[in-house]
Amino acid sequence: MIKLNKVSKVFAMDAGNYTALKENDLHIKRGEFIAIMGPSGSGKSTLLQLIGGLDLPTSGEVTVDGVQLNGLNERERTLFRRTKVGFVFQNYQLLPMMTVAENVGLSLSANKAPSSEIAKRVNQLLQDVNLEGKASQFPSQLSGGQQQRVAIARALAMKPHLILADEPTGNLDQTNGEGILKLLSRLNKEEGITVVMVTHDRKAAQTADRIIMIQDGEVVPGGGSRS
Ligand SMILES: Nc1ncnc2c1ncn2[C@@H]1O[C@H](COP(=O)(O)OP(=O)(O)OP(=O)(O)O)[C@@H](O)[C@H]1O
Repeated sequence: MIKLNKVSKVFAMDAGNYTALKENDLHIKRGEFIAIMGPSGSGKSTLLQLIGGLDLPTSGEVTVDGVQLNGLNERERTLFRRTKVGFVFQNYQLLPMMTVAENVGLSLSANKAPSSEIAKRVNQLLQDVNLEGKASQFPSQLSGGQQQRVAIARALAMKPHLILADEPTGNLDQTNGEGILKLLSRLNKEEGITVVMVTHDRKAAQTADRIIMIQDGEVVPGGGSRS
């Protein structure tokens, strides 16, 4: 599903180059639920961005679902992100001027789906995340946990095989956080969606099948056991 071959990411800074990821090899199988852990600044979010095609490696190859991301042009990469990957972020990243339904249907309307189809799918997605009845509210009218469920519904709109979640429970209290982890776990187990989740929270990481540890830009060999 996901293959990294000698992937490095170097950021050019005024003070010189900064190597955020160093020659990482990684293999994540279809249907796995992976937690990525490691100290602040170790490269977790950078890794997730490369897997999701939000950024490109400085060297090495990232392959997702058989697609070599380095080989895509900007337009193809946008299409890849929109159709193949569901992104979930710590701060939800919902559009505040749009209703819940509009947020969830965003990628469907960007892909020019007919409005009757969008309405039907959005309804189904809101049911799936237990937010029926919130369709015409605005994000600011919802709790953090509810907003994150909207973000997950939005991420699922294009039926991706892969969800990339960066600290999805980072802004939530324990109960809401557990609700989000249960939802991700259900999507993984019941729908077979591969989930890669960055987290600082050891307890949240226990939801995953495997933990990948990163330190100083390098995946720690053998750091992948949950127990
Ligand atoms: N666009 C950028 N330009 C320059 N440096 C960057 C950029 N993005 C990330 N970095 C640097 O790369 C390193 C890794 O950042 P990254 O966000 O991947 O870490 P992280 O492990 O996700 O950290 P945290 O747990 O604090 O979110 C950091 O030192 C960061 O400052």
